[in-house]
Amino acid sequence: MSSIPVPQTAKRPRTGPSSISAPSAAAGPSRLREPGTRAASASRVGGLASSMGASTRSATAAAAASTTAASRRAGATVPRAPMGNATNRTVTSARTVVSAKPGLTGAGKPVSSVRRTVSSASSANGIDVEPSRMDAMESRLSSMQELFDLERQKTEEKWNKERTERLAQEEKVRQLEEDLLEQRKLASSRQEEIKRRRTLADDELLQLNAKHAREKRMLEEELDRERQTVSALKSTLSQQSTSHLTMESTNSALRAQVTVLQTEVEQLKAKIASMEGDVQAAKEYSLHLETELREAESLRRKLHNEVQELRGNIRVFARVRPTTQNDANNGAEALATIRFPNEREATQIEILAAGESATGTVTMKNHLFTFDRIFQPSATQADVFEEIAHLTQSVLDGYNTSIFAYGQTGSGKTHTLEGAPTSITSADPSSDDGAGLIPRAVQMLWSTAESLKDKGWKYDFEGQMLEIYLDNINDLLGKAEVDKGKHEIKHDKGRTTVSDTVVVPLETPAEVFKLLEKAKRRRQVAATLMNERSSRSHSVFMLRVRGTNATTMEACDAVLSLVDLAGSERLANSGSGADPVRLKEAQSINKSLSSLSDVISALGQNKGANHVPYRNSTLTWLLKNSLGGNSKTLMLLALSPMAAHLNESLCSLRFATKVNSTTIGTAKAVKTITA
Ligand SMILES: Nc1ncnc2c1ncn2[C@@H]1O[C@H](COP(=O)(O)OP(=O)(O)OP(=O)(O)O)[C@@H](O)[C@H]1O
Repeated sequence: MSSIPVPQTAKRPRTGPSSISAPSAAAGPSRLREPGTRAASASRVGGLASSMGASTRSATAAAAASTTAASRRAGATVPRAPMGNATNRTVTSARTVVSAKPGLTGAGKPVSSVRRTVSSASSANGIDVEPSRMDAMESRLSSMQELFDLERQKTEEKWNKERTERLAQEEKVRQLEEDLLEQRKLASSRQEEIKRRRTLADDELLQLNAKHAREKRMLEEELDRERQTVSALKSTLSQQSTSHLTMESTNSALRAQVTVLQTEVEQLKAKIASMEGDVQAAKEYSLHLETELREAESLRRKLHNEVQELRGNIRVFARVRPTTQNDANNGAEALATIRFPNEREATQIEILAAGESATGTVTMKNHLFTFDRIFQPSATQADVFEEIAHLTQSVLDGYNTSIFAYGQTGSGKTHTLEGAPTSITSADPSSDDGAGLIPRAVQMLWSTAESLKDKGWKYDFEGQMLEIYLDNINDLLGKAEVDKGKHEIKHDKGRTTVSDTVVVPLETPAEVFKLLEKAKRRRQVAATLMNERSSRSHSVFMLRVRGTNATTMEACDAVLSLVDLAGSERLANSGSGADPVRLKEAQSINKSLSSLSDVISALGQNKGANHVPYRNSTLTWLLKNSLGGNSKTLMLLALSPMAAHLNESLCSLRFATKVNSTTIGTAKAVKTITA
């Protein structure tokens, strides 16, 4: 058996004619008819054919022999046909049959037709073929045919299987080739990646090496330094060990000294303890003396007050203000020479100023003035209030009380009465250092009234705020911003009323502060050369206090008048020279102030018996009931410490001395028994 060669390509050239036609049913791809394949088939078929051919040849030879024999026996003349030709034709026919398709002859005829062909050929050749032989041949042919078919079928199946396998292998090979290609690509990209990473790693390695070298260098340097430090420390240590030894010896010497000193300390402690006992005793004695002194001081004040009351209840306080920024702004920086000789009593003030001798020679001389109380520039608002608290409180006892702030412009009148600009509305004047006399007095009156409730007293307060400008009254609490009305002052049974003015009932100190604030806004303030907010009018705050006592059936009715007088400077100093309005203002102020002086003088001279010129000015007429025998009056003189204001200060001091020397009788409380 020859092996079946693996088909190489489908395009191999065909060699030789096809001797075996592929079965039509399994025509399949043309490759099946390839020469190699056909050759193999032919060799296999050839094998069969040779075996079959041998029998055919023997059959043909037998047939030819029998034909020849039959012819010879019949004696008949048989057309001589070339033996060879006949034999050839028979063989060819047989060959044709062998090469035919199963069931078909070489011309595509069935086996039965072969028989016919053979028999016709035999008869044509005059050969008589025995039917049995024919049958045998036929059956042999048929079995050969079957064998052939079987063989061919097997071959075809094998071919198909091989072809399928070959296709699968081809496919596999192709897949493998693709995979290989893929793998190659992958390998190449990986190689690239490896190359890249290697480059990176090389760079990194280089950097690390450099860093390592750097760090190594630094560490080496550090090590060197440490070595130096260690050696320095070693030498220090050795020095210190030496000094330690020295110190230890010193220490033991000192310890010995300490022991001696401790003994001394113990002795001193004992001494101190005994001295502390002495100090404690001295302190107690000092406290005792202080208490005695306080009591003596309060007794002195009481007696002083009694003397004042006996003198006629007009008292004069003077207060020298400290220097202010305004003084520097106004170019008046030089201080006047002012001394306070009797510091403990605080009743004297001495001013060095030019004075004229009897011969008319002007020389510098000391001018000494004595008043009830002098406040130095360092005095606080609380210090001033402490001195007048008793006086203001007497309004609750039914005394008409008035406090006049007198002095030239800018001397500190408003500051003393109202306080620093923000203090007038202070919720708690006692905790506001800048609060002036008015807020402090109001606060005190309300709290005293509250404490007097326990004794059966109930008080009603009402307030009024008036301004006297150019001798006219302006109601500072009226509806109109500027009061243009005419007001009439009436005095009836010791009570003063002003027509068409607002009197506000007051429940709390806060209401009073509100009222004062409103009045302050309305107050006419005009600029002068001496003070940028100089008041060119008198302002009068009147607080009427009415009390009733349900227990004692007493009643009282009194007015506390707090008067901020307009600047007292003389015409020449008021800066009013060229301005007719300012001139008129200054004349009016001077007139009212001299009227006040006249009234006080008259009260002093006449003891209230004769005519007192109250009507000479609106100011004195308004305050008639607060200036007289039944009232307590305090003139609070405000003084500037500046040399530039020295002459005005002297004028004020002389005016105050005049007032102070006046005795206007003893005050009487306005009290009635209601029952
Ligand atoms: N005792 C004081 N402590 C601190 N500053 C003061 C004192 N007295 C007055 N001053 C300041 O001096 C300036 C003038 O004071 P103030 O306005 O009270 O003067 P005045 O006499 O009321 O002036 P005028 O007559 O123009 O109303 C103000 O700036 C005031 O704050």
